[in-house]
Amino acid sequence: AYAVYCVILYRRNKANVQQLPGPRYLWTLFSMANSVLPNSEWNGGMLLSWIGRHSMWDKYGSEILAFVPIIPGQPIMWTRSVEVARQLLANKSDWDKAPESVESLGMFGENLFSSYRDRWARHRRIVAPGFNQKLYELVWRESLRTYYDMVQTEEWLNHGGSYVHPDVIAMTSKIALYLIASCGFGMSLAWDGNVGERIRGLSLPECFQITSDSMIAQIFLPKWAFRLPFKALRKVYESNLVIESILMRIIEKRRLAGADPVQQGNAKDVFNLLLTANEAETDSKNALTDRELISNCFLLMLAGHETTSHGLGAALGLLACNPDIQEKAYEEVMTVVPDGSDPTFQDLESLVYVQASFMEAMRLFPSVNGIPRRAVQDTVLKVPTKQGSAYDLPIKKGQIIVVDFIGLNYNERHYSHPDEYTPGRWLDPTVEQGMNFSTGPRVCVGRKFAMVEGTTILAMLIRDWKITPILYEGETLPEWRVRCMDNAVAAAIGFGPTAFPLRFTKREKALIAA
Ligand code: HEM
Repeated sequence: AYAVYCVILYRRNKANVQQLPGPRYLWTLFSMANSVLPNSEWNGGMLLSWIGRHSMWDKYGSEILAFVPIIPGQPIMWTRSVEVARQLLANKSDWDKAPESVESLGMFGENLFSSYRDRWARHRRIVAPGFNQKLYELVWRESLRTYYDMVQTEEWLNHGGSYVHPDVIAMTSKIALYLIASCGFGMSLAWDGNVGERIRGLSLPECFQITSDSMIAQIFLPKWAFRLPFKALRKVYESNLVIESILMRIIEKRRLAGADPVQQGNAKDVFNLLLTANEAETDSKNALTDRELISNCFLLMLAGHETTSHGLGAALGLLACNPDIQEKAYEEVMTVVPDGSDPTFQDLESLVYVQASFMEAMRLFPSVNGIPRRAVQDTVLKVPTKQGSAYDLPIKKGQIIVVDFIGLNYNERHYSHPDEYTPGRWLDPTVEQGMNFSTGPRVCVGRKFAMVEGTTILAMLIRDWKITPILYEGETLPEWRVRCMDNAVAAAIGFGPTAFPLRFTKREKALIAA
């Protein structure tokens, strides 16, 4: 009887997605089984869009696919078309966030990311004012400070000018977390030692690591499960409590400091403006509750570091295995700042090739690899065909589509020779500007923050160090990229290569001490 039920539902689901082609897996893509099991004939897995970035689309010959599960569950559509993505993400479209995406970052309650569109504007009004020119200048200054903090530690200094960093992604993750902590919340963490206050033995960086590692469990397990007496689950529970209390303390401290900028510490940070915007709404229904404030702070910390760190790490790896491109970026830095001094905030605008190196790395390894949307009513999508025409695809209310940024970024219709690392393509104004930061009303609020941080850190590292990969005997640079980057990716909160070492050899003209 169950088998008959499965067959009937499977056929109904196929009809609901207009018989679109696509792989048939056992269970729906939005399930715990799918997330924890690897990609196989029977299971999509977390790396489905990476593994299938060419083969999946070539096989079915369509820019929109449907994953209809064999065991009854939600059928999910998947697209790699910029045109379809724009229809989904446009202002006042028939599409809203999908519950799975809302729940993924809503463990502390509703926030800017985890809100449906009828409640979203309230959060954006409070959070957006924090992102302004003064903040970006602060990000630039703090990026310089963090860079010097890092390269003046013993591990960088004690290697006679040639240092092998064992895990570049861990390094960029630390840079990004320290920057969002300082520019977002005025917390000054020191590279070598001070990780801020510890509660229940845990520091903020450790808590964020636990959050990243437990993301799948936090999405699929009920909240009460984390209170069960299992060490791994309790650790997540404890870590959430610590994050909550550290963020609550920051809120209380700032409230006590009132309008005194000296006591407030870094008066230009995001959090200060967020609180000020919220105070202005006091007594109105738009004011955020303390819980929503905590949730937004958590979101900014997490979104602000998991994404940029992966982009920066990918850029360093790709520059290392493309020495010509690295040299071109170095020459640009030396042209913009000929005396080898630090680039000013205004200089960042002129570092177009460095910026392009960062953007192109995020095209090849998009930190946010896909975003789901759900139809809020019956609607129709215009889907492009290979022949250059488009057809109407009727969609039923409740249908979920994932905009697959990996598929989109490797789509030859949008980018020629998509596997190649070609930063120069971003200097052509006719090139598809991509979706690294999404588009429409829910475009990434931290886009400029990430660009300023990425450009400054890359410019400083390229200026002072020659970056090279550690090759196996006889290994070529493209083979290194396949081994250490293409074949070693992971998807959790952010997507990208996991861990690889790089050699940093001090350039002759570098001003930093060695
Ligand atoms: C390379 C770096 C980054 C990438 C690739 C990136 C990408 C994205 C994307 C694709 C979205 C849209 C998600 C969706 O609609 O479902 C988004 C939203 C968001 N991002 Fe980023 N982001 C980056 C850096 C940052 C930074 C540095 C911050 C904060 C400091 C940030 C904060 C946010 C927030 C709060 C949202 C939700 C916006 C809304 O719904 O109104 N992001 N980001």
